[in-house]
Amino acid sequence: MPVRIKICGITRVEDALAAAEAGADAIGLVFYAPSPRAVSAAQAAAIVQALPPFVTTVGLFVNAAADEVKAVLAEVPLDLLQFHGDEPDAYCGQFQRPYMKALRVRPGDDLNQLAAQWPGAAGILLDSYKAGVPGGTGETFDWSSIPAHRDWALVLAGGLDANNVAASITASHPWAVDVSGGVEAAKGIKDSEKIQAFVHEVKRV
Ligand SMILES: O=C(O)c1ccccc1NCC(=O)[C@H](O)[C@H](O)COP(=O)(O)O
Repeated sequence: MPVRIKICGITRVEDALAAAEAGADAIGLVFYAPSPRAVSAAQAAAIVQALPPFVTTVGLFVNAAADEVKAVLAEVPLDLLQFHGDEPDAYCGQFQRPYMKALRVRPGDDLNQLAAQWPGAAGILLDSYKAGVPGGTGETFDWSSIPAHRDWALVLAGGLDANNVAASITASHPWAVDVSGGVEAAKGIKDSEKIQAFVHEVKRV
């Protein structure tokens, strides 16, 4: 089964197009003001409008008020939502969109037990835990802590790049991989050659 690819933290139309042209399945747009990759609804709408069909658009939020998410959805035709904070299942499921819940992995976590707390999730994104940083850390975590037997779609994130993504796939057999910093020239600015190399590696595996 091919491993799907999401390129997260897109802030520019040209980077979204580079991701689509390289063969990415999805792009991520960060609606979290403190992030160096944050976009406004107007910026995001322009990026989504420029995309060709069949590229899933994902909106990422961190403990946002429901009205804030609804306001973005009114302006930006997002396909999927991604929640990176402490949002419970009932909150995540209220927006008439499928959603992914991000979990930041700490040593000793029972990931099947944690994932079960979001029964409405279309997928569970596993990212690295770093105190005070909700995501986009650029750091990997111990992939051997991911259970081999699970009944949820795993989206693997955290410090992936073209050099380590093959090993991460072999170790965890994810449904999809998610990358941000590993395909950047600077925070929020993607590098099209790094995107191509990343996609090539995933497809090679
Ligand atoms: O990117 C951010 O700045 C960010 C801020 C707050 C919450 C989440 C954020 N990013 C999440 C992601 O982009 C993905 O989970 C990503 O694949 C992991 O980032 P990276 O380790 O840089 O590949």
